Amino acid sequence: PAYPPEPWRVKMVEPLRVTTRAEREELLREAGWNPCLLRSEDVYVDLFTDSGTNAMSDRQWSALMRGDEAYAGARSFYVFEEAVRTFYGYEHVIPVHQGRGGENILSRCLIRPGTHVPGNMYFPSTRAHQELNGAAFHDVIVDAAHDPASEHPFKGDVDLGKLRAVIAGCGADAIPYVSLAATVNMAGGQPISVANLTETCALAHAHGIPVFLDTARAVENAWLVKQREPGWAGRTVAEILLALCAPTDGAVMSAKKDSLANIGGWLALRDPALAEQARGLVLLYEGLHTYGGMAGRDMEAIAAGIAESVAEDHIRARVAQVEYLGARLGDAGVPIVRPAGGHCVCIDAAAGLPHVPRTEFPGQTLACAVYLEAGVRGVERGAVSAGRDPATGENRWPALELLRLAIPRRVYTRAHIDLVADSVIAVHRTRERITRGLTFAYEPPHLRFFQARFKPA
Ligand SMILES: Cc1ncc(COP(=O)(O)O)c(/C=N/[C@@H](Cc2ccccc2)C(=O)O)c1O
Repeated sequence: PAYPPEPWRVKMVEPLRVTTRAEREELLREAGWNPCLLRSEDVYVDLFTDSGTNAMSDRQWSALMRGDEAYAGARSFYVFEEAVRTFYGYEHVIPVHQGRGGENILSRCLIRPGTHVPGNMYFPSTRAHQELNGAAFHDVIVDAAHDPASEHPFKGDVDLGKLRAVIAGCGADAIPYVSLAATVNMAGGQPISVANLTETCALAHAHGIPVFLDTARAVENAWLVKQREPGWAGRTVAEILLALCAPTDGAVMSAKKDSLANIGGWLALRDPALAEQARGLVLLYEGLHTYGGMAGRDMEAIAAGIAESVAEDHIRARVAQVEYLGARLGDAGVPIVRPAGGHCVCIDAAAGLPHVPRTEFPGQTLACAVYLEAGVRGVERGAVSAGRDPATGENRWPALELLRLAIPRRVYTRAHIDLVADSVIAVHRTRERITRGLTFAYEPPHLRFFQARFKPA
């Protein structure tokens, strides 16, 4: 498979330490068979997340020196606000410390107990805040999104029939908003098409229901639209990004992904009254409405990162590196979610470890096996991440039981990606040696995949 040369050169390095398999066995046992609890110094290639782990450029690092740390009205806020307005097209820009800060505030503003929020597949923190405020989440994504082998080019699309059914069943008055994501992380970083997003907004707006977009990876979504959606090949990524945002009523952004920052985020709104309400909650949960839990220098880094994120050489190489890993694994017969996502390759652990029952968490089990093989850290994206239904307390069993390998932007080279591919392939070829899975030794109440501890089943 093709691997375009990286459109950057290294100026600073962080030495990596290689561990032995014996060390990794001890470290994993101490971490309760949860790679999330490992120290980063004990990880060789860290594909745990693309969030906050991206390399900043010399422009971003130099922008830190211009950070205005004034408490109120910092110059850096207006630089940040202008960048979000220019590239995402929303008028009211409200800073938050990271994405879940915006999820907390949006949910508190709009959700009341007994309401219903439809969306294109769940995301753990997004759904957690919707449920904490009393809403029931309804998945209205196309069926293909739940089928790892489907080659559907826009698995992030909404099934309009499902959305109509939720509106008819719940009543528009009980739906505070439709929650969309571009791309859909839990489906494997799958994009929504501009056409479907636009149709979804038209349907929601016809019932007086606003639509809010999770734009964490909307630039990757724009690149995939340029590659796959008829009529968009001649448009720039920046133009497509604006077209994705235009029909929506606002967005929640974790700047730790596309925008190449290590921390930060924003909530963007079109309605001035809702914006003022949200600013009021920023004072309670984030800081002042002109810094939102970020230092001035963070806002400078985000503004510079937004401009860099839409550069076509950058986004082409970024997605090509992910697709290269997908091609290497797919060519070797490793069952992966197709097509490869914008930020990650996901291994279908249920297909790869059919002899490990779902109740013993194949995704978590595979995450441990891959770490033991060569020190590569991924993260489970299956039943552990799905957690329990707040109404019944029962485990939710999502169709997708995955090991996600999320690639940080501008960090790893082809040699690292090849090491990842070789070690995952090695685990796959000896998968019958994995004879049993895992069960909880400690199960936390929220976002359990972060802090849970396991033991061999
Ligand atoms: C589509 C989308 N919307 C909002 C947020 C919250 O944003 P924030 O509060 O983290 O800034 C995220 C965070 N995504 C991280 C979280 C994570 C998961 C597993 C391991 C490590 C980290 C990830 O998927 O990697 C996201 O993906």
